[in-house]
Amino acid sequence: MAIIQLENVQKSFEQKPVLRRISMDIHEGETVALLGKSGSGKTTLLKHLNALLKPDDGRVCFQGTPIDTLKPHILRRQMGYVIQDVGLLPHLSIEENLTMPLRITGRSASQDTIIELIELVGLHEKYLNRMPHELSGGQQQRVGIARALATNPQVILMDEPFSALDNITRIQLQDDFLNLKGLAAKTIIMVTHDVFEAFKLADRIALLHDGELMQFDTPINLLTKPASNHVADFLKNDHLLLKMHQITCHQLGHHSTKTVFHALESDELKSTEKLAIMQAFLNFHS
Ligand SMILES: Nc1ncnc2c1ncn2[C@@H]1O[C@H](COP(=O)(O)OP(=O)(O)OP(=O)(O)O)[C@@H](O)[C@H]1O
Repeated sequence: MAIIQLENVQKSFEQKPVLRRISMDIHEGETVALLGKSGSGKTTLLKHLNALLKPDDGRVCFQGTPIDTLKPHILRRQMGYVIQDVGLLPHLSIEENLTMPLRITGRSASQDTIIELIELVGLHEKYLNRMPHELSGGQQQRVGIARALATNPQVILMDEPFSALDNITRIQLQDDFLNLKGLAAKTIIMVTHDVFEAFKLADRIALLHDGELMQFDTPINLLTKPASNHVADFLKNDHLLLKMHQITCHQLGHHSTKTVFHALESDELKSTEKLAIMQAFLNFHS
């Protein structure tokens, strides 16, 4: 069953349609990227999922229940929210920042719980006593993710979580993101305008254009079976690299879910293996 369902969701601001009859089923445990250019409606759509915004028409259901019938605090306990600029309270220590959502929701905030939480995002407990400004941007964003995980929600909503980071930190956090213990088995819905980020992290991508859902599909289907010329055009410039990214080592005989993209970057493989992967890639496309 879908954990989140959107049925004909429509929203206008000042008579300008921003979401045009969006219907989507989001499955439990999948990572979905909301992808599109600036102003396409990604954040507006994300905010409908946890009732920060209400549709003018249509409805959003969480586990089969229309969310307008759920109490906002009950819904939000099930949906962690990670924002671009992290939003840590600057005058509170990392520990206090993490304790806050637990206290608000009446959960225990023991030292053990907090240590477990920070370890879920790959940070050492020594950071708990520090102030936010004493952490790097990447570390702060990890704390932002830990804070979203504090109430043990089923769903994590992320609005451009990595876009404020420098290139190297962003790529490192994206790579780690795939393996963070705290995010395993969560349903994640992430806004991004970065095509590579969407292809790297998402199981399915919802491509939005001017408030319209152009296609909601797996990365490989977006590339090989675009629903329209618009989808094909959107991905045209990055097409070759994206395809390379999508052919998994598994398809190429490596029993790993690592992508070719990663494999070619990796130090674990010998150059002859990298050549074999490149050859397989070329054969796949010839
Ligand atoms: N509260 C609001 N009042 C009026 N217009 C709004 C409001 N929020 C968003 N909009 C408009 O709705 C459209 C979609 O905005 P939204 O933030 O959802 O786009 P986005 O795809 O997330 O863009 P970006 O990548 O730039 O954040 C834009 O034209 C924006 O100006």
